[in-house]
Amino acid sequence: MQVIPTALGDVRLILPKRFGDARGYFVETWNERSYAGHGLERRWVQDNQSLSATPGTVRGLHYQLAPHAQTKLVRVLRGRILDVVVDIRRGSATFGQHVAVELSADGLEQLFVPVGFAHGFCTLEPDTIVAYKVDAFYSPECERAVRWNDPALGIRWPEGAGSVVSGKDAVAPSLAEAADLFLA
Ligand SMILES: Cc1cn([C@H]2C[C@H](O)[C@@H](COP(=O)(O)OP(=O)(O)O[C@H]3O[C@H](C)C(=O)[C@H](O)[C@H]3O)O2)c(=O)[nH]c1=O
Repeated sequence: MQVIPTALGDVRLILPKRFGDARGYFVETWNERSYAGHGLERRWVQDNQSLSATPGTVRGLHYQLAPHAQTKLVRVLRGRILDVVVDIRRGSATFGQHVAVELSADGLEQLFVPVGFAHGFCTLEPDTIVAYKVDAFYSPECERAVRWNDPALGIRWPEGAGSVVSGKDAVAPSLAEAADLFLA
């Protein structure tokens, strides 16, 4: 496996080893021992999966506050996404900065999103399925959002982004308006 750092140090792109043969391929999508070797071990407690039918669907930018703050390991089972992670740790030298990485079912890439970062994505193909592990249970009362198209974030979403957005995401606060954030 390859672990590639991003401009936001703690956010990493993982390229699992792909064993291809005449049938297709095999890949280990999680291995506690090999991921621990890269400091990526986590005790996952929940697996999530979402299907977005329409290209340009945006989900996010979401995070959960302590004591239910989540690390996420994100991958795409079908289709392609632009995955976006924003540093929301007040006092961080990269506060408000983001990384945007394309993940696809064919590419097998994974994105490791630690606590202290808001996460979201825009789908780039119809019927895109995203699956991700989290190390803290869903907690509606601790769930927060930052508006995906807050101009202050400077995220260059693809053409057509926002074709479908949940009511919750449509009215999320800007980063400047968000009251509950993390401390670096
Ligand atoms: C996240 C979650 C949701 N739900 C229920 C609550 C709602 O009735 C329904 C849809 O939830 P929501 O609209 O928050 O789903 P997404 O917009 O895909 O949220 C996710 O999108 C971004 C990209 C993330 O990174 C988050 O992990 C997650 O918030 O599923 C659950 O039962 N358990 C859960 O863990």
